[in-house]
Amino acid sequence: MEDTSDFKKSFSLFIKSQTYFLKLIIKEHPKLFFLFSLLTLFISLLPPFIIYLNKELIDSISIISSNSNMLKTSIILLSIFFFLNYLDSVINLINEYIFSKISYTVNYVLKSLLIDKYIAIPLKEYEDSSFYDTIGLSNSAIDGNGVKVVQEVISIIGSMISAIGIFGTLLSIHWSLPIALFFSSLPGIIFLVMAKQKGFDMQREVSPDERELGFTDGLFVNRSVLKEIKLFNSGSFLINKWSYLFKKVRNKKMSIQKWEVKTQSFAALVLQISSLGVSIFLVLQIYRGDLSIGSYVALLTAVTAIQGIFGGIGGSLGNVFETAIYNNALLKILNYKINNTSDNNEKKLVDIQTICFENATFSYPKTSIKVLENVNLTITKGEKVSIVGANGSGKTTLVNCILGLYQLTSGKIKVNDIDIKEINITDYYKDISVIFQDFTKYKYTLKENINFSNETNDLAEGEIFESLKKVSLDEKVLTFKEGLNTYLTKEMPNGSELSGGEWQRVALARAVYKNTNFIVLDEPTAALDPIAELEIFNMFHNISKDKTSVTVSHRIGPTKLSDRIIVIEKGEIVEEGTFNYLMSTKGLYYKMYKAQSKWYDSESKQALTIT
Ligand SMILES: Nc1ncnc2c1ncn2[C@@H]1O[C@H](COP(=O)(O)OP(=O)(O)OP(=O)(O)O)[C@@H](O)[C@H]1O
Repeated sequence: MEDTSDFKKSFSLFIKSQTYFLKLIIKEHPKLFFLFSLLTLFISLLPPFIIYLNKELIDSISIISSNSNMLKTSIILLSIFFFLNYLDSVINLINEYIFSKISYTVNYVLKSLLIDKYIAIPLKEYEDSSFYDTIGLSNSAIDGNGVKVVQEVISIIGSMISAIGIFGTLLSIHWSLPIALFFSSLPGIIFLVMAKQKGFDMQREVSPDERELGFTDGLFVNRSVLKEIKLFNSGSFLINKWSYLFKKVRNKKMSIQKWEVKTQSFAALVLQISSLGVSIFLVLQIYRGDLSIGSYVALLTAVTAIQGIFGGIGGSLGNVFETAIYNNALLKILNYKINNTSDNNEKKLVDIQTICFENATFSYPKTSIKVLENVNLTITKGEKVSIVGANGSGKTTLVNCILGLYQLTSGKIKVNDIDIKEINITDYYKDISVIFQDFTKYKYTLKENINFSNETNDLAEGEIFESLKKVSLDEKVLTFKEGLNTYLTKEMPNGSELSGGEWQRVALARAVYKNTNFIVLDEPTAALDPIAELEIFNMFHNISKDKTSVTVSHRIGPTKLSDRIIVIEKGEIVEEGTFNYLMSTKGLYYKMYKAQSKWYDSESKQALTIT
């Protein structure tokens, strides 16, 4: 159960998120929002009026047989009664429509802002599992229509107006009626709100399991996973895992529902007991001759209406509270302050001349292991640098730090003698192309996979084709029905699938097309056959002839082409120099080179003995 300070904190966050949503709605749809509020106010005045009308109607019908004038009055009252009921439902429908329109716009704006933030937030945040919970909650705020909080609050205000009107009607009968009704409804409302809060807390506990279940669920519709399932016969393992997670999530969710059933049943009991009490009181009034039949019927309607309204307010408050928690998570992301790698930094870069690591040490967030330790390294314009080292030695991490994706734990990285933290990162990236080992294969067209831009004029298409030519994909493109507009997935009409090596070329073509002075390749040839590998290295060599390049590779042979080879072991630079120098010192690089060349050395008697 939340303590008072937690409740206060949630409440103040709720006010903040509520104000934010309200401002956004008013900014996007001022007129519609005004109309919505006006219509809500109008329909909130209807219930007391309908109750009063009902009383008059019943009273006139009850004397219709003794007074013929009452026939006309009854028909007029009946017509008004049904017209108002009709008006009530039509206005409710119109209000739903208006709010859907408002929701679409506001959710669009919010989602756009959220995506911008997801892109700008430093990668270190994505190392923290609780950040994924915040992301999940933020998405629920949009998918689950967090903006509805405003609708709910307005409907609560409308309900209060209705209730005051109905209370007025009750008060005209007896002063104790509205007070008794209010206090007997209140416990029910409190229980409903508590149930929602408890439900949310329980839901938060389910989140990590739900994520794993979602991931596992997705495996069964992924083509490459299905292939592995068949080959490794891992079907029953995955089904068991899925079944375990499904049951775990189901049990937790069922216990949430059980709690809700219990609390809501209790709330309903309180409401019904109060209803019974009020009804008995009314019957006694009739018994004493203090009430007419019409007043009795009207009052019963009022009692039911009031209970409905309070039940509704309770439900709405609960929803508001629940959705506000999602909205608070959304605001947390939207208000995230991007301090690092800012786009607004003044220090502009035109051309990368040097990248210099000074005593650079790095640990991934929430770990103490130094993945890079005391790295000192300068890469100068035009240089071709290769980074080699065993798996997990820190090569990709070094590249990520060069790219400013992670901040060092200590030490400095300077670009053209300026601290990387101070340079304008957008400018920096304009001068860099990167091909990661795990680059994204977008299920979009070939053209979109290469140019990442909405401007696709003829000139751009010509350049894209030239880039494809440089990576020897031009012939392949000519076989595509839709040419550059062919989707690189069979899931789309006329789409085509590419092999791993062809995708690698697409990634290379992206870099060629971007035509920057600085190129980074992280394990560029992992998916290639030996001939294609040689071809790609030659291609890359040609592409990067007049450029600065940093290549991370497990293939030692092609590093011969580099001006400088850097050997990393456990996060430290242990050797550095030209191919000839490193071979002459007979250190780690020499060992790695020999180990790989033995596979190809048919003369060697100990070809497979790695020393
Ligand atoms: N996001 C992360 N969080 C925590 N540790 C990480 C993360 N990414 C990598 N590491 C760890 O950092 C170390 C270096 O990883 P890195 O990917 O830089 O190695 P690498 O030399 O590129 O390896 P490979 O040759 O296998 O690609 C590894 O021990 C790895 O487990």
